[in-house]
Amino acid sequence: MYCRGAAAVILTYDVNHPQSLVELEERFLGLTETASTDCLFAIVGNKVDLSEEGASEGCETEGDSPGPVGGSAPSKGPKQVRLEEAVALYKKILKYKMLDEKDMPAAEQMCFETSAKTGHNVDLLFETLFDMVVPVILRQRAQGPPQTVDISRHKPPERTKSGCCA
Ligand SMILES: Nc1nc2c(ncn2[C@@H]2O[C@H](COP(=O)(O)OP(=O)(O)OP(=O)(O)O)[C@@H](O)[C@H]2O)c(=O)[nH]1
Repeated sequence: MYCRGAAAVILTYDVNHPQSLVELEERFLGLTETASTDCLFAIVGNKVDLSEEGASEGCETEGDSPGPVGGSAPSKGPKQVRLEEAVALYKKILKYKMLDEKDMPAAEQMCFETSAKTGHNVDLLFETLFDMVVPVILRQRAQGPPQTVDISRHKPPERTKSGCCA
């Protein structure tokens, strides 16, 4: 239901909560089953602004609170999920879908660390996916109509006289 007909799927976890990556795999790996073989997958670690690394990546914006008046801003801890762990999940998805790594974009290209709060890497994520997805959609259109049935146009078969069962 979620993935059928999708050109791309963005799976998002929280870089400060390892459990969110674990749950992503537990809850969503199975859902990728209905995705077509040319569907792209991006693994996105969000909320980097809350970690030390995110703060040092120059993603502070005016939206970032300077902290309570007269007090210090909450200290940021180290990032709890490494990018390599997201890369491992990406490879797991390809394996699960029996896709050859050689035919798909490299894991390093499809794993991002973002901050929806500061906008860090958000444009990069969507522009990267857009550049990859457009050629796929154009190719699909050139191949003809989708292999789906429009049920709104479905005409029920005319009733025929039956024998014992009406
Ligand atoms: N600091 C920070 N907070 C964020 C970021 N992205 C989302 N949030 C906050 O995280 C909370 C959850 O965000 P949602 O957009 O509801 O995300 P969700 O995946 O639907 O979250 P759940 O409701 O927990 O499933 C909200 O309070 C957001 O404002 C981010 O990049 N940085």
